[in-house]
Amino acid sequence: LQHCPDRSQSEFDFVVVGAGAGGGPLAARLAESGFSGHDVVNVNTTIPFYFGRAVEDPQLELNHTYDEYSPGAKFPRNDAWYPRARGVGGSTIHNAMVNDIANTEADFDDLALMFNDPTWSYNNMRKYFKRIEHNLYLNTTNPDHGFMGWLRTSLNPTSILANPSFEVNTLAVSGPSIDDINSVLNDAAIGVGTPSYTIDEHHNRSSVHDRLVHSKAREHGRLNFTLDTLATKIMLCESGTGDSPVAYGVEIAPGAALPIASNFKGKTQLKTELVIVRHEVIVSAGVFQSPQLLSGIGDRSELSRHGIDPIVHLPGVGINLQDHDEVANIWTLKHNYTLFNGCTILYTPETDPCLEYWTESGHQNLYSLGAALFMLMSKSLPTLPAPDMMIYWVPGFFRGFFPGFPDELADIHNALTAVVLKAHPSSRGVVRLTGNHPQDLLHIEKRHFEAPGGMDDIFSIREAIKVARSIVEHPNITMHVNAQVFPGPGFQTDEEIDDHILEHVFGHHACCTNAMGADDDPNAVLDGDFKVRGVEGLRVVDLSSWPKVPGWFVTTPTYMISEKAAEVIRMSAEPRETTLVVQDEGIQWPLK
Ligand SMILES: Cc1cc2nc3c(=O)[nH]c(=O)nc-3n(C[C@H](O)[C@H](O)[C@H](O)COP(=O)(O)OP(=O)(O)OC[C@H]3O[C@@H](n4cnc5c(N)ncnc54)[C@H](O)[C@@H]3O)c2cc1C
Repeated sequence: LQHCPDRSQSEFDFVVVGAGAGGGPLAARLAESGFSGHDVVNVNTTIPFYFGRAVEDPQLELNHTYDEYSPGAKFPRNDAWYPRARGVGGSTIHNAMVNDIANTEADFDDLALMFNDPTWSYNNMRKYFKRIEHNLYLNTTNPDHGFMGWLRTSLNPTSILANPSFEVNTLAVSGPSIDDINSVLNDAAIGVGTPSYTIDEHHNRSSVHDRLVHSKAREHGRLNFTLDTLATKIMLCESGTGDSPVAYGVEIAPGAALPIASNFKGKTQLKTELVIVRHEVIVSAGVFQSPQLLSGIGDRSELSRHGIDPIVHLPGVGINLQDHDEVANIWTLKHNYTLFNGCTILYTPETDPCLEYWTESGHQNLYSLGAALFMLMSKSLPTLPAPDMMIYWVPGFFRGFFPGFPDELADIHNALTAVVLKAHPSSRGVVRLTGNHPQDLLHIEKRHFEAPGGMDDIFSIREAIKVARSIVEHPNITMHVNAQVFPGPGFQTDEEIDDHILEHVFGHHACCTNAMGADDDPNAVLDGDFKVRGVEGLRVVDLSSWPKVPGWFVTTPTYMISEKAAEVIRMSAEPRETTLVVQDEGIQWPLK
């Protein structure tokens, strides 16, 4: 390693790589801005119901492919598709907007115990939720919610659902009613609730993109962006004191793209530049790219295999990949939903009269809705300390994520989907390098159900599928049902249901590939302050930082840890920080 350069004159105190759920709120809070820009996003990302289209937006899409299982599985599934978004806001500009922090009490309290640090406790972490939330549907005296933050949260408007179809009513009473899924008392609640969404008062998406655009102190020039830029390497140096190596900056390649981006033109000789940082580098490039970016930090033999000099041996980098297991079950109905009338979920008034009406009516139709109507939380075994199974109901045809999935959602108007989601699953997968070039593909294996506990998870999912089926058998619903079509009627025995699970399990909350862990854990990548172990001036703050996939949904819990990270970092640095965000950006976003 070379000796560290003089960093005192550097323009930037912090560099944050990636402006998604982890990096965006942190960067904004650290610097409270300094950029000016126009709020230019394309139509698909702002309209709530267009989330499926946004996922396939060529300007934004990052198309990871991965193996669901390790070699030799009954259903190999080696070409599974994992969407992510390039752009300011990361996947918060195309996700399904479910705002759910329930079932995280144990996640946070486990961290408090692991680090013997009460600031990680659930009770303390709730303050970050209150800090970021701008709740639009509860009385402002409600002690569990925030009303002044940047994240607009709302429920699906009842005015639009005013003409409820049969299943809306019947699903709502398929268990004890949960009035507010994000209240303290309901953290481990069992029953049925309506999801809260990150949708604003005008029925537009509320995301990290808005957080950054509308960040207050922007005129002070303290938050800067380099867009359409790939971070290619974290620069490490020798402090000269014999201590740990120091992250002194980031190598960037303007105009370069990841190999999974739709604008990827092939691997090139990259023209790189160096950004030196006065205080710290924060990696927030997401669950797949963050491990890749930790150049020279990782499992010694893995790095050497790819011709990378191992600088810090951290065998936990890239292992511990987790995701909620999800399995869809679909019924066709005898009639179309009237809410879908005329709605093609296409781009122009000519191809979609519903879009024109949405605009003219002040956003008063289907397109203002989040896609799930109800969530049923339950325990697969009564002895469990917290619920582990959720069924979320979608009034549409949704088999999971694969290229072309939005067409099924858009074209089939007489379907009801129950997605069964397993919280705190046992599976542990890997993200591996395939080479030493920043534009090399990654090898990703999810290894569903392959760790100890996998059979129990399959059992839990199977039981939840039976619960979903029994709900649909209620006379008020069954009178409207044609047939179960996914899986078809042939899937009745436990073995047949298990095959459906193995053949179609998916997930969209991948996490945990740079896990925080205790001092004596050889696989711990980060300490309880998000610091990369064995390196000075380097932290990772994003989905990859979690040791276990949190709660039922992951984005708002990750906003909470992002806010905590900002607080921890601010306490350790001088008050006037200048931050640079490096973001691979799909949309050309004019900056002044
Ligand atoms: C279709 C879909 C629906 C979802 N729905 C929900 C939901 O309803 N509720 C929920 O809670 N969660 C949901 N999620 C999950 C959630 O949106 C993601 O888990 C979350 O956004 C991940 O945040 P992150 O900060 O870790 O990474 P990201 O949001 O992926 O952000 C990382 C950013 O870093 C950039 N980047 C990566 N590498 C580099 C590099 N080398 N140089 C420069 N930039 C780089 C990427 O372009 C990306 O924009 C959904 C996800 C998807 C895909």
